[in-house]
Amino acid sequence: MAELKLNNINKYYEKDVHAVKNFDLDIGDKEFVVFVGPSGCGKSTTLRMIAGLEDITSGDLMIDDRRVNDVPPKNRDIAMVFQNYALYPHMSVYDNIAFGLKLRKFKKEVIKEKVEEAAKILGLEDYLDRKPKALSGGQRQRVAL
Ligand SMILES: Nc1ncnc2c1ncn2[C@@H]1O[C@H](COP(=O)(O)OP(=O)(O)OP(=O)(O)O)[C@@H](O)[C@H]1O
Repeated sequence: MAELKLNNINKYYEKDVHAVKNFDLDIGDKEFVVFVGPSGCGKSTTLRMIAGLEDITSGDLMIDDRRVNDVPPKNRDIAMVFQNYALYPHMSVYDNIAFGLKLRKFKKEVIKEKVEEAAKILGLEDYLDRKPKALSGGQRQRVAL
């Protein structure tokens, strides 16, 4: 878990689209926060900046008191679950969960242990052999997590 701070964040797309204006946010460890606002007010842009998928025009993005504006997404220790397309449709739930661990060259036994542990926490033990298309929306989101 981590603390997240946004100090006076601004985002311009091109010169004239000011998508996020002077935005401050302070989220404590284990705090649960929901973004609500009218369409186009900058919610997705803000999340994408936090994840490192969008450049920040100005301001400071801090994760655990480290300024991460220029830190690449994989080194931010933060993850994002997309609404759609988060899973590989041709792979089983097991293989989807194991994918990142395989890329990091974990041993097969370690991967099995970690996948089963994650599946237990997320209530997905009975779905490990299924393909994403045979899951509910909420189950898919949990696989993505
Ligand atoms: N790549 C882009 N280039 C130019 N303008 C963009 C781009 N992406 C988003 N915008 C604009 O930035 C503003 C904020 O968009 P954003 O997607 O962050 O809004 P949102 O609050 O997530 O909206 P919604 O609730 O409709 O999904 C909008 O005016 C949008 O048109």
